[in-house]
Amino acid sequence: MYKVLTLNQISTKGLERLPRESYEIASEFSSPDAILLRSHKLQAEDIAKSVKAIGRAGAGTNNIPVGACTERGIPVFNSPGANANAVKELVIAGLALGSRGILPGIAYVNSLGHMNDAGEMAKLLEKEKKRFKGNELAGRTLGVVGLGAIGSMIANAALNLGMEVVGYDPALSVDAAWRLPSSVKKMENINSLFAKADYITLHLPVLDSTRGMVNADLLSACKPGCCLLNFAREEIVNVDAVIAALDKGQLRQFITDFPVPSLIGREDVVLMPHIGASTDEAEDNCAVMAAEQIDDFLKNGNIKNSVNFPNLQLERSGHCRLAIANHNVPKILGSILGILAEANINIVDMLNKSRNEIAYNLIDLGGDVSSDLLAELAALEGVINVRLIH
Ligand SMILES: NC(=O)c1ccc[n+]([C@@H]2O[C@H](COP(=O)([O-])OP(=O)(O)OC[C@H]3O[C@@H](n4cnc5c(N)ncnc54)[C@H](O)[C@@H]3O)[C@@H](O)[C@H]2O)c1
Ligand SMILES: O=C(O)CC[C@@H](O)C(=O)O
Repeated sequence: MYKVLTLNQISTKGLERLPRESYEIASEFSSPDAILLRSHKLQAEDIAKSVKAIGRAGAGTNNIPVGACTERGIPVFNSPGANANAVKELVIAGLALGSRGILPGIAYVNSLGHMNDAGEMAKLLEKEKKRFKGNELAGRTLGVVGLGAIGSMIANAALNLGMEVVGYDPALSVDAAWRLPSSVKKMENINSLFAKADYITLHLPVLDSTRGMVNADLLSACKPGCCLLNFAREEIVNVDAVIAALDKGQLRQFITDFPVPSLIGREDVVLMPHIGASTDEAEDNCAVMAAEQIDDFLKNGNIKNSVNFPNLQLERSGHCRLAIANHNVPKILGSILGILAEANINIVDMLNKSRNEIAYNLIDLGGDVSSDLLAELAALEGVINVRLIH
């Protein structure tokens, strides 16, 4: 029986992928085998020794101490693309809010509760509606920063709305490049995207290299009257610089999924409570993906969509399987195989892959492995952890 600790509300559809005959699931456990979470800020010291894997039902893993997990040989999984459509739809709503007088118009109508003559109200609204006039999105330029799962969907949707689209992504994957229509103009640097766009939308992860990236310097490059949308992460944008740019009129509007107190009450800001991925569909998709990945890792040692371990899948064969994580340095695999050979255990199949400082091995064996042999493997210099899977 495996124990899975949930640190956020995880959709039932996802939890159903961890069947009761093999899994106990609870929001409190002293020694879980795996953790499933969404935006819970996980501290390294709160990850019990027993934890073998962490599944993020979502895209961003900045709430997980990934470096500490790697050091401990714990793969962290996420759900790439599983909530991209939900974010895309909310960004389209954000573009509509940024181009038309929708929110002030609604607020104005709601302020007329004291009126009781429908004819008078209609007359007043026809007179006042000019205050809520906007502009069309068609023909305007959208700058998309980060052209991954979400950014590429938004680029496509904006083209369909008749917008020009320019994009910037210095680390674009080959798959993401294939998804992009050729009419998305790739910009050489972020400054030129800021200089060209009427609307700018951020869809990149928060990393050391992107924290505070949207700062006073960059904002001074933007077209006066530009509208900035942040549905990525709070830390990417320097809020003080945004407020200064709004005050100067360099930015016309800031629409964000990451409110902070200093933004509240401004008419040129639209604040949402981190609901980019809050749809039934996205929550189900993310939870199903994360749960299936945890299940395959715990039962077979396979790794799919990890952010810190190599992806690696090996069909089961032989009597049992060893899953070994080690530091990515020479000779460790040789030592592992030497110990197995010495013990006269036949290797039926195996796969070894590395990613940055970590290497991971799946070794299917013809015979059983004693606890002494497991201890010998675990004690090898450079080996981080060893798991025997039957
Ligand atoms: N508001 C929400 O609820 C919500 C929901 C999902 C994702 N997100 C955030 O959006 C981010 C993007 O999600 P995704 O699913 O598209 O991820 P993704 O990994 O598919 O795409 C991210 C893209 O950003 C690019 N990138 C990295 N560094 C960059 C830089 N310096 N400049 C420009 N681009 C850069 C990458 O190359 C990649 O193509 C997530 O990391 C997460 O923080 C927020
Ligand atoms: O779980 C959520 O609700 C938000 C997820 C989102 O921020 C993500 O990075 O995928």
